[in-house]
Amino acid sequence: MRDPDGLIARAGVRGDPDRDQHFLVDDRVLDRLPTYLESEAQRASDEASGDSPRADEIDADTSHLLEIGGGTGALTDRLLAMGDEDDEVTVVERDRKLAGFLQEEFREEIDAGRLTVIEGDALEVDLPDFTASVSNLPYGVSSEITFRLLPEKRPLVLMFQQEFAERMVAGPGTPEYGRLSVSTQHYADAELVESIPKEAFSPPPAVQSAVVRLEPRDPDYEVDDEDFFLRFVKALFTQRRKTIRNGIRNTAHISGLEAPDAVVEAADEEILQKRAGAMTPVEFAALAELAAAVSEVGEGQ
Ligand SMILES: C[S@@+](CC[C@H](N)C(=O)[O-])C[C@H]1O[C@@H](n2cnc3c(N)ncnc32)[C@H](O)[C@@H]1O
Repeated sequence: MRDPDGLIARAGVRGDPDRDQHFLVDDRVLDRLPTYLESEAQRASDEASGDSPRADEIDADTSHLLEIGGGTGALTDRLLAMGDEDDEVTVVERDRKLAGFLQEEFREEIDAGRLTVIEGDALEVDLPDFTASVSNLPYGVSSEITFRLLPEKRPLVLMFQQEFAERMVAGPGTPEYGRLSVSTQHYADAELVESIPKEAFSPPPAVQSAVVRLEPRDPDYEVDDEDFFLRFVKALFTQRRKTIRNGIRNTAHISGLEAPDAVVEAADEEILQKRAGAMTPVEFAALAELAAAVSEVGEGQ
């Protein structure tokens, strides 16, 4: 396996925090990251038997792995090592120098058709038809990238700032629960699998990081208009201290509801008295469906 410090030295770069460049230099963390593609059940059985997770036990489809933000390639190297000769890895890197380095360093793997390096912004480039992604994300755009990946419905193992990760996985009734939790869990089961200290990176980021595993699944509710549902949730969380009754009335410019009073009229009193932080995703979905049934829905914000 390539040594992460050796890769940084060969690339002749120093990570620039202003460009979200924090390279992983802890071998154990790098080794563990791809194994989080294992199912929860497999990891529970590993834990019970004292086995450490092994790449060859991973039941996710690893035939085409996507990595966003390749950096100097320490994680890319691990992803290439996971699969067999037919498996592919695509890595997207915005920094021209780093993308050029990856092309040189992994010349053999590129020539063998096992690695594709895309130089460009992960928010803009066309993404390949990947089967799973393992990425140490650029934190400045981690939310935008995640919501580009989630609708693809593939297993994702992604590194975030700790606080962001906690909000993604939070449940109703906790201080961290909010719009980010509901929108993330609309697409996937989200689990914070490991917190990573700053020292695992070079240069160390300002705050601790955390790895989140996202397993795609359908939500346990149905909504006709997904865009409206997500906008309605966003709107109600902008007034999280207000009751849902006032939230619906005060945020019609965001949700796009043209007749918010008709929605308040039609909704259950028990729901109207709640606050957004106590509403389950199922309750949000039922309220969104009712709202769309009794009111026209415009564009909103
Ligand atoms: C946190 S570093 C991770 C590097 C490497 N994967 C590792 O773990 O050591 C994030 C990488 O994303 C790159 N990056 C930043 N913004 C990007 C964007 N919008 N699209 C693609 N790559 C980006 C940075 O240049 C940096 O190399």
